[in-house]
Amino acid sequence: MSIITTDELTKRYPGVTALDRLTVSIEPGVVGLVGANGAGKSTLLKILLGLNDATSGQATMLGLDVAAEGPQIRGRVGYMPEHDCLPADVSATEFVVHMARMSGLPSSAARERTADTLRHVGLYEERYRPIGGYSTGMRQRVKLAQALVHDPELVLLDEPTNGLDPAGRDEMLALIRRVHTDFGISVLVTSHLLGELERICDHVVVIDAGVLLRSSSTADFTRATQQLAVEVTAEADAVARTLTEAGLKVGRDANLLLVELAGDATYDVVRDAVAQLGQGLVRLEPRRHRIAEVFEGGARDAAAV
Ligand SMILES: Nc1ncnc2c1ncn2[C@@H]1O[C@H](COP(=O)(O)OP(=O)(O)OP(=O)(O)O)[C@@H](O)[C@H]1O
Repeated sequence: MSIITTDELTKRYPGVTALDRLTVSIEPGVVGLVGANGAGKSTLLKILLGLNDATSGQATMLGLDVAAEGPQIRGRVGYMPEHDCLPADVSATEFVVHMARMSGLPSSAARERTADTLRHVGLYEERYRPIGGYSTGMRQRVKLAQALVHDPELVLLDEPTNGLDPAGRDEMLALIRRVHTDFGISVLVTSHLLGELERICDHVVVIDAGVLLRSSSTADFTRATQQLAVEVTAEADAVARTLTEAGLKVGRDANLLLVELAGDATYDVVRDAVAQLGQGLVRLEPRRHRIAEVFEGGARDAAAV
């Protein structure tokens, strides 16, 4: 069953169409919603949560009508907003317990769930310190914890890696993936960074200026190309020359050689060339599309229509 459906969903603000007849259906799992700043991602999340009204069209979440059944939806869904919205003078424990109580958990269950959730997001040691002294990464984790504390079936995460350094991004992405693998909670996560979602999502929805560009499984986005990615220990230029002399087409992507696949024999030609030059082979594999390339292609196609 789809966890989210939209049918011709449209949202107009004065002078801006934030969502333009968006029709999409999302299955359980970790789903990425990708689009540049202003593409309409936050608007969609708010409409799904019943926090904002659509101008026209319909949407459902967990089979419930978002326009009429907001309270039931919010009881079964967690939401991590994009912008900082945390009180500075209370601890993570106090804040998350408060949010758990707001979601209807009795006091003792709220405390227990808060401790479990803060442990899960890696804030257990710091849980009694005031949030005001937290780093950006810790604040993002508090926002994630409050979205999870009432054990929802689905969480909507709006730009959870915003403001994080590369290591913090990696940790947050791994945490998000575990929300699904460890607890079976479905995730809709937004980002303007395609590479991030490629790493953790089962399915990716791409929107641009409120219009659906593409909705596909990550595997479809990143299907194999007709190229081999080859990485050698040194002297990539010498290997490239040898392969070109052997009649292969060779391109470069930083330190990777991209070798046009001309049948299975290409693997042998590459292996022999590398061995002949006395080098080590670090990587020899079919190159896959990056989602970013597909998105750039899709955006170009859409612009051309
Ligand atoms: N309350 C509002 N009033 C007027 N225009 C709005 C309002 N909220 C959003 N918009 C406009 O709607 C469009 C979509 O905004 P939205 O915040 O949904 O995009 P987004 O993809 O989430 O981008 P970002 O990541 O920058 O928040 C933008 O052009 C934005 O300026």
